[in-house]
Amino acid sequence: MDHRSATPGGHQTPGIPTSKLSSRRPQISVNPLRPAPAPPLSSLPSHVASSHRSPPLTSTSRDNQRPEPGHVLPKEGGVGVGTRLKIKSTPSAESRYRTPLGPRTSAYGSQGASSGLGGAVVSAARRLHRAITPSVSGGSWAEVGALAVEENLDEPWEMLKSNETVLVTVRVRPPNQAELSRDGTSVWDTPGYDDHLIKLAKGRDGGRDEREWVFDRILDSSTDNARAYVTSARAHVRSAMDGYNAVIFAYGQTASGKTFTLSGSPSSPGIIPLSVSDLFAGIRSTPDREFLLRASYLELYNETILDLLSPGTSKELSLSEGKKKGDIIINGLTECAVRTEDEVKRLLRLGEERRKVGGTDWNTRSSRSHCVFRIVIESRAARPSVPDDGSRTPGGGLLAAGDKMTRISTLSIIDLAGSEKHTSSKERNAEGKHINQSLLTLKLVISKLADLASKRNITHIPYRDSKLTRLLQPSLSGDALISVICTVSPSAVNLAESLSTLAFAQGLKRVMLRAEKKEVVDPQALIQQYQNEIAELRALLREKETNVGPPNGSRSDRTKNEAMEKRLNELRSLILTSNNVSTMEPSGSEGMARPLSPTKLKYPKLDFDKSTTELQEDLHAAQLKIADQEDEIARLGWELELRPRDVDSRVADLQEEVAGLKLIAADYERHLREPTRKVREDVEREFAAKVTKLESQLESKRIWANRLDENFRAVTAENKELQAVFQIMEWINSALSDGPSISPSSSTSSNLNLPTLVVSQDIPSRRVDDFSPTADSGLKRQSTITLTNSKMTRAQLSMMDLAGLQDRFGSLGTGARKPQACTSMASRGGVFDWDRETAQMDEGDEDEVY
Ligand SMILES: Nc1ncnc2c1ncn2[C@@H]1O[C@H](COP(=O)(O)OP(=O)(O)OP(=O)(O)O)[C@@H](O)[C@H]1O
Repeated sequence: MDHRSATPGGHQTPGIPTSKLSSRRPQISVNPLRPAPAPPLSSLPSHVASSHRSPPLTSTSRDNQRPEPGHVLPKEGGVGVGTRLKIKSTPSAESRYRTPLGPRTSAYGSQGASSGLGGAVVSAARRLHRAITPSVSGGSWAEVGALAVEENLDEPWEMLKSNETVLVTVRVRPPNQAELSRDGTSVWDTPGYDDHLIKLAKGRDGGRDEREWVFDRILDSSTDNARAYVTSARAHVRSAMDGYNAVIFAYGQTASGKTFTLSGSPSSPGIIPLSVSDLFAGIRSTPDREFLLRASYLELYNETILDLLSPGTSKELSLSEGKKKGDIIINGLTECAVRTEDEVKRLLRLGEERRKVGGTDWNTRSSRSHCVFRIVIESRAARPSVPDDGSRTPGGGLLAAGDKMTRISTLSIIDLAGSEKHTSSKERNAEGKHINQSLLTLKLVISKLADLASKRNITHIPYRDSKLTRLLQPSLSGDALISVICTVSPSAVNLAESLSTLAFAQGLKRVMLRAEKKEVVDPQALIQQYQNEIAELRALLREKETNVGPPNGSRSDRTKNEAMEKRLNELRSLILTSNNVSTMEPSGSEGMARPLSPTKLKYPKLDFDKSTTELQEDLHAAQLKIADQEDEIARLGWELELRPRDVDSRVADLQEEVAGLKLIAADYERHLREPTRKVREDVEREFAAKVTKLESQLESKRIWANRLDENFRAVTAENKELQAVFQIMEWINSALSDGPSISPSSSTSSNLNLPTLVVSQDIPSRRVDDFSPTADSGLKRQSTITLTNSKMTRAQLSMMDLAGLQDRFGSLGTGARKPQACTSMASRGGVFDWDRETAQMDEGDEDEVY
């Protein structure tokens, strides 16, 4: 049977004449490991649809006393347990540590009042208690619990003294190997005379006083899981069967024993398997009621809700608000109808396999998620036996008037991930962050609820700050019976975390609950729908039987009948009664089988149901097999004889082989030290990128250098021209200083030794820098500068200190084409007519300057 092939929601069984069935009725293909045979959601009224899709952790149907979500009706007498005491404890002080109890109703005990849990709980609990002893003799999970049941007759109901407060148990884990090798002593003292008291020895936490706490129950390190179940969970499981929503969860730091307490081990089953056993034992021992059980399993990992039972891989689920304020719906959660303990165990195994666990520094198999295992329990008063077949069958008869109430409740068992500081793994740290955050929000919510119960003015409770508190909202806001097992480590190393756990436990004790039995008249409850369908199918089949027709009917009629019968049987098997739950128990070793006879125990492999002939055939086959095996043994013996004796050469061969392998290993090691190809490629790629970058930088530098070069050449050329001008100036100055002083009063030009600037157009080959003072043969001592016409520009001229020259010459002009101009200047007494001469020059050659 592959449950993965199915999908949640309704399934149509082929062959069933649906036209004969009510259109709103679900068509179900029942497979215990398939998702719950759910009616189509749209066909159900809101209550059933939402509860079937994903019922809230607790049903939120309340009477009109219900306060706003997030607000709890404070009641008296709830505070006291869990309060830190400073009294020195003595055996005689025991009574002072006990919980100040409200009115108590014991379902098993003699109190018998019908207040509190109510008369129905009392009678149901008595029935359960009476019935449980015979059911546990078959070596099932319940067996372990049953031992404890015997020795603690009234305890669960004693513990559930009031349904108004959380039942808080503190469990101390035994020291593990590492702790034993360090010191091995526990920081906790759990005195034998009082199992409500836990003490921290003086000075262990740095304080001077001895510290003591009182809780509903302290389980020391020698307590086994069976006792933990009886003291902390059994009352809640049975209350859930009676119609109360119940939540059991374990809280504590990582590796403190939460999963061990809830799941346990094969030799010491924990609260979950023991609860399941107890549920089935309860059904077996309640002949006056019929039950329908649906199981689901989800985990909350990194703030994501995952369906651990969804077909295929885990599916992510979303939360939404229900119709009633405070209701939380888990959309699309897979619920599997379960008929036997074995089926539940298979679901649990499937969930466990999918659950996120990982090794941390403290726990080799640490839960990395919060896990919620839920069973929705629907029950109704059983119908009277059907006279025609002589036995009562589910849906077989008519209900008595007024007996139409359906109880719908949810039992949720939650294994919280443990709080932790940090681990050496990055992934673990990321998970740890989410775990710690959600636990922190849980703590905050609990503390606000506690404040609210103490009538403090609390306006907001941060349920929405984490998915965990959102999931727990309906239960924490009071609509469920809650039991919390707080687990602590015995080690001094973990003391701070353990103290924080105890503080949390104290807060829990102050939260007020107001769980009520969920008993409603609901024709759309799943169990009711199944019963209606059973009744209709029975009627249809009976009608067909009585109808006169062709012998055995047509082929299609026969197919239809078979389909209807199959469907009827499936539905009947889903509705659990004291009768069919025993007959459906699997024969597996872990089921609730009857004890085996000594002969069967001696020959467990023998099939006692086989005929003599079959057994003789088996015997013959076995004898042949034995003969074959003897031959094989003989052959192997012979081979053994022939095996090589030359061990030394074999050893030498092997040594050689080892040497060869060592060489290969050394080679590998050498290669390992080299950078891998990928690293080399990365380096090369990086290097190439750098080269390209440098090349582009070089190119831009080259361009820049070229520009610089051009600039330099331009500047050099300009400089050269300036030097030429400067040289001219120098020369003029020196020529002037060498010459005689100018005297304006000189009479003739021939007497004058004035330097004359001559622009000569006749010597085009001379460059500007070629000029030099030369003695003019015609004009003795008269210096002549010859400049090439083309080299002197107006700009150059403008740079010459003409004013200075004018000072020296008295006057300076342009335009004279011949040395005679100077002569004429001189003949005019050294007075040079600037305007006239310039105009002449401009008319002549524009470039000609001096
Ligand atoms: N009461 C106990 N008796 C014997 N062994 C225990 C007990 N409690 C815990 N252990 C062992 O201690 C180890 C850690 O326990 P467990 O895994 O239950 O811790 P945890 O609180 O669930 O941790 P985490 O939060 O990391 O999942 C396991 O090997 C478990 O078997």
